[in-house]
Amino acid sequence: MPTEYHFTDGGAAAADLATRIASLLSEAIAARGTASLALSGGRSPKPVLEALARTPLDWSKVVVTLVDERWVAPAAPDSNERLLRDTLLTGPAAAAQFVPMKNDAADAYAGQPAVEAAFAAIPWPLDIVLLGMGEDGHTASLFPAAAELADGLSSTARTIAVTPPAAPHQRLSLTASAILAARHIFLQISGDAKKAVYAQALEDGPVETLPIRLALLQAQTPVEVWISA
Ligand SMILES: O=C1O[C@H](COP(=O)(O)O)[C@@H](O)[C@H](O)[C@H]1O
Repeated sequence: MPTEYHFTDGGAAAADLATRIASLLSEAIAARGTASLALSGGRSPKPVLEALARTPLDWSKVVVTLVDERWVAPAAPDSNERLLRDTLLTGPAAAAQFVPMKNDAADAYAGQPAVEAAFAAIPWPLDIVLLGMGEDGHTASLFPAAAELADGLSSTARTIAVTPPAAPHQRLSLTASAILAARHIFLQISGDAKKAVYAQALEDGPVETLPIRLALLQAQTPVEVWISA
């Protein structure tokens, strides 16, 4: 079962989570000379990314990437890369090496092989994966009822191209095996709707219905869940 941390204030949760992530990155750098960090997009991680951006650390030794990306231009409002460039990759953290999940290919399926090749250069396993969760129980871009979900749950590749059944844009996503290979997994949950889905996901049931279960119902990798109002 995951370890839970509860906060009434989202800002306090973000500050605390940023401190925890920075501490693990420092430990990884001390142990192995480098650290790797895969971050979620969407709305949830923004305050954590802003807090991390201000955190002193030898960012030049950190490789940063995403757990998923929408197949849109990097400057588009929906781009997860844009979120990182506008938040984390400013100030001291701009010294980090960023490995994007989006390239110039016409679509996510055509672009996936080059992303997979680029991921071979990331210090592996990932030291830290920061997951989010949608109200449909998706995590990264592993969506319930997606045609590629079975592959995403079973593939030994690090990345997969996905077309979400009910969300915009083709995506690139980490696979379940890439997520679970990480040394530490974090999950952010906020708001009553997501709390209810999270509680349901903790009950035994198929990963296919609530893909976040791939992280919650396993014992391979420690998972810390940061829950706020
Ligand atoms: O589409 C996405 O959704 C999830 C959840 O996003 P949020 O806005 O509800 O926090 C996110 O974890 C994922 O990275 C993103 O691409």
